[in-house]
Amino acid sequence: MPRDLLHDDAPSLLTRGYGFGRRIWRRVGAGARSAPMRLLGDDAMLVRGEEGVRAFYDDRLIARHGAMPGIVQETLFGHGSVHSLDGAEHRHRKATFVDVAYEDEQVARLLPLLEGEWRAEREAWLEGGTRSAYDAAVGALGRAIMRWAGLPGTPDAKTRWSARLAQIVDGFGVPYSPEYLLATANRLWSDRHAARLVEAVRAGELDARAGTALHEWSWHRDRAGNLLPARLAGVELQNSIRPMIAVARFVAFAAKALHEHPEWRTRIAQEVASRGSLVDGPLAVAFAQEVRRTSPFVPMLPGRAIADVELDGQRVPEGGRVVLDILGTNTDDASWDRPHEFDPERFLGVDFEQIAAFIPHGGADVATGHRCPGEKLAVAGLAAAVAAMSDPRLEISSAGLDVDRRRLPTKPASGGRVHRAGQAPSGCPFHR
Ligand code: HEM
Repeated sequence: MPRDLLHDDAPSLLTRGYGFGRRIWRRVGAGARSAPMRLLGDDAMLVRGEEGVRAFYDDRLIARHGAMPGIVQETLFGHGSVHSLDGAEHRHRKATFVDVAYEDEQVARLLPLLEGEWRAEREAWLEGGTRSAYDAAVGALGRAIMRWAGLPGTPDAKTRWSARLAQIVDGFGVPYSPEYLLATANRLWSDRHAARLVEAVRAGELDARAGTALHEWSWHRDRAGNLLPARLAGVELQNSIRPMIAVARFVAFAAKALHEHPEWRTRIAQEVASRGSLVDGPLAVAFAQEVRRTSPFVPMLPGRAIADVELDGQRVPEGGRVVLDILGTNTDDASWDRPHEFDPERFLGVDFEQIAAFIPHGGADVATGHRCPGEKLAVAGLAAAVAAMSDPRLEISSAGLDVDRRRLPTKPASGGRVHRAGQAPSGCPFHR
């Protein structure tokens, strides 16, 4: 047992964070599609690139139930959520996520809410506000997605719940820390709050408009025709809103990327001026896609082999683990031209869902597989933030843009400090 533990790769995920994958790839030749690992006592293999995506999303080879470590499943996604389902049960639950979040009209419904929220945040910065890009985004994206989801409550109440949901995302990956304890407490509070909303809709005490996440999860029936327990319906309601608040982490990375690529800020500012809108601008969208491709967020996805899996000379027996390297696929030499160069042009005029090796939100098919149903919502929210932060009357400070790649999840240390041009964010020279 101690010898097994010595050879297990799991502890190095905690110590190396986003450097984990690179270390495993050193075990095989350049360009390999699979590399051997030991994970939590099981034979395992890390896979990447189009070939890795294809193997990982073959449901004759890989199942999800029980594959995700408990701290992620229970604290981040919630007990019994769609992430942990397989086969017919998964497709049935997923169909409601597709209706709620993936259909184009659902994305279109969010755009005016994003426009309003990001105009207000831009105005607050222009009036002298000093909120970081991250903090501004937690509030703006949270209020927009909660209104979109049909949730009641004042803007302040929505902002407070957003902060709790953002903290869950921030704290779930650092077990044995105060942040993790706080994430657990926020999870309990949020589960209770979401379940009460579902119960209120079912009791006729709260109106929910058909098509909104609140309505659809309150009345979703399982394959046997039963309503979900209110707690579980509340978990899926949260899975329809919390990940949008997590987009704030990409917004912080976008602030860093805009600071480092001022020529793109200028181009996007011109686009905003000519379109008269913060949402859906092609340049801002392309910039958002490149931020999603290059920023460390979801590092990898775990699956369980339900048959022997072979790829590029490696083999994992049934019962072993297969892990998809997300970052390693998004920056894979064999899949991308100049993979380590930040170049939003690569996304102009391209349908991102057709790029098999572009998997910041998982790969393959949304309806039949586990790919994220909220990807288009996330792109819309991030692109609106990029457009707002590109305003020439604003500046992004160089302070605190360093990223600790050992922490999961991570972001630029300051969250990206935005302020009115010419106005230093603080009188202290060390904080500029
Ligand atoms: C920061 C933005 C986001 C990131 C990085 C992200 C990433 C991911 C990833 C990596 C997966 C797993 C894919 C897999 O297991 O194969 C996933 C699944 C999922 N995402 Fe997102 N996502 C984001 C935004 C959203 C939004 C806005 C929603 C709102 C609806 C959402 C809802 C979901 C759900 C429900 C699943 C589970 C799907 C399933 O298991 O079938 N996500 N996401």
